[in-house]
Amino acid sequence: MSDTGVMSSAPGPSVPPLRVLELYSGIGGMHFALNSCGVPAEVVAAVDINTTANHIYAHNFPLTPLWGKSIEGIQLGDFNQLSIDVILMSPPCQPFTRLGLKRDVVDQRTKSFLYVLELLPRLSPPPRFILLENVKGFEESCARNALVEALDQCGYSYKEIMVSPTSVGIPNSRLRYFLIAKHSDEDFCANAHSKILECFPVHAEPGVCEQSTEAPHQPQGPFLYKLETAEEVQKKLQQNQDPSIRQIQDFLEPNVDLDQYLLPPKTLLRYANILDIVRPICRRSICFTKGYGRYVEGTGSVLHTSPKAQMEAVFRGLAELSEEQRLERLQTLSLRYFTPREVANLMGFPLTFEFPEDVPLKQRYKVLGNSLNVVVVSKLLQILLS
Ligand SMILES: C[S@@+](CC[C@H](N)C(=O)[O-])C[C@H]1O[C@@H](n2cnc3c(N)ncnc32)[C@H](O)[C@@H]1O
Repeated sequence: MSDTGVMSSAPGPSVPPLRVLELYSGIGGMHFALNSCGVPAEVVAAVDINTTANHIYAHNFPLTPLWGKSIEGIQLGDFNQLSIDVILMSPPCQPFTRLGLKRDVVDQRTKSFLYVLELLPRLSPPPRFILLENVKGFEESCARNALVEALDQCGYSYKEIMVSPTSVGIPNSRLRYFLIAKHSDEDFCANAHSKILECFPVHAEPGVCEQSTEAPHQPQGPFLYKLETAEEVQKKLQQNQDPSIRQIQDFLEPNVDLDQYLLPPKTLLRYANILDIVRPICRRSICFTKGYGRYVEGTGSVLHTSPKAQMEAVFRGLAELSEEQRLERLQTLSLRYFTPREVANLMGFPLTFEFPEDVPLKQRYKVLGNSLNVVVVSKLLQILLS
C-alpha cells in the first residue's frame, strides 16, 4: 500500500480506486479502517476544524489533502470537483449522547451535518457508498430521521447496525451506531433497513447476525465491595471468561514509565470506589472517552499492574481505615492509566499510527476518545464496499 492509502490492486484489468471523502476526519480512524479493509480506495479529501486532530492526521497521512475548515463553509462545487464515490463521516456526537442534553438538530454542532444532508441530492455524481458512525442515542434522533429521509429520497438502500469492538474479539466496550448505505445502482438488499441490527450483518442474508454482542443492563443493589453489585461482578466475571475475546495483556506496551501513568494519591483516595479496574488477564475494559486521564468516572478503565495484591482484600473494610492507611492499601494495587498507545491498540489502530511528539498527553487521550474503533469500521467497510 502506498503512503496515500491507495491499495495496490492485483495485475489485470485495473479498477480505479474508489474516491473517498472523509468528513469530520479527526485523527483519521476512518482512513485507517479504509486502508485495512482490502478495497482499493483513496481519500481525496479529509475535512476537520480541529487543529490538534489535523496535526495528527497530517503526520499520519502527509499526502492526503486535508481541508482545515468547517464543512458548512465548503461549496457544493468544491465537493463535486472531487468526484466522490464514498462518503465516510462521524459527525459530532454530543447532541445525541444518552447523558447529554440531547438537543439533537437544534444543537449548533449538528448544523454541518444538516448541511451535508442538504448537499446530498445535489452531489454529482451521487456517491455510491456512505458510512456514518455515531453514538448510541443517534438512532432515536431527528437527525437520524432526516438522514434516512434524505437517503430514501436520493435512492439509497441502507442498514443500521449497533456494535461494539467485543464483537471482533477486542476487550473494549464502545457500543456505536453505524449506518451503511449503497446507491440503488449497487446491489444491496432492498428491505434490509427495517430494524437496527445488533451485530454484523452476514453478507448474503440481511437481518441475519454473525454473532451477538453485549446486552445493555441495569444494575440493581445491594453493593458488594467497591460500589459494585453482585450482578455487575457476575457480568464482569462472565466477560473475563469469554474465550472469543482477547486478553488486555495483548494490547499493552512492554515498558511503561510508571511515574507518568500511576494514578496520583489524590485520585486514589477520592475515586477508588468508582474506578473501573482491569487486570492484564481480563477480557474487558470500558469505553475510553475524551476525558480519560482528566476525569475519573466513566471515562475508561485503569490497569491493576501489581500481580500480588488482591482487589477484594484491598477494598474490604477500606472505608474504616485512616486516610494514610487507605492510601497505603490502594497503592499496593499499582493502578495506572493505559497509555495513549495502549488506548489506540484497544481501538484497533495499527502500529503505524503515531502521534507527533509535540502533542501533550491529555490531548492524545482527547482525540482518541473522539475517534472510533478501526477494526469495527474496517469490517463494516468490507461489507459495504466489496
Ligand atoms: C466524533 S469526531 C470524529 C473523529 C474521527 N472519526 C476520528 O477518527 O478521529 C468529530 C470531529 O468533527 C469535527 N468537527 C465538528 N464540527 C465540524 C465542522 N462543522 N466542520 C468540520 N469538522 C467538524 C471535530 O473537530 C471532530 O474532530
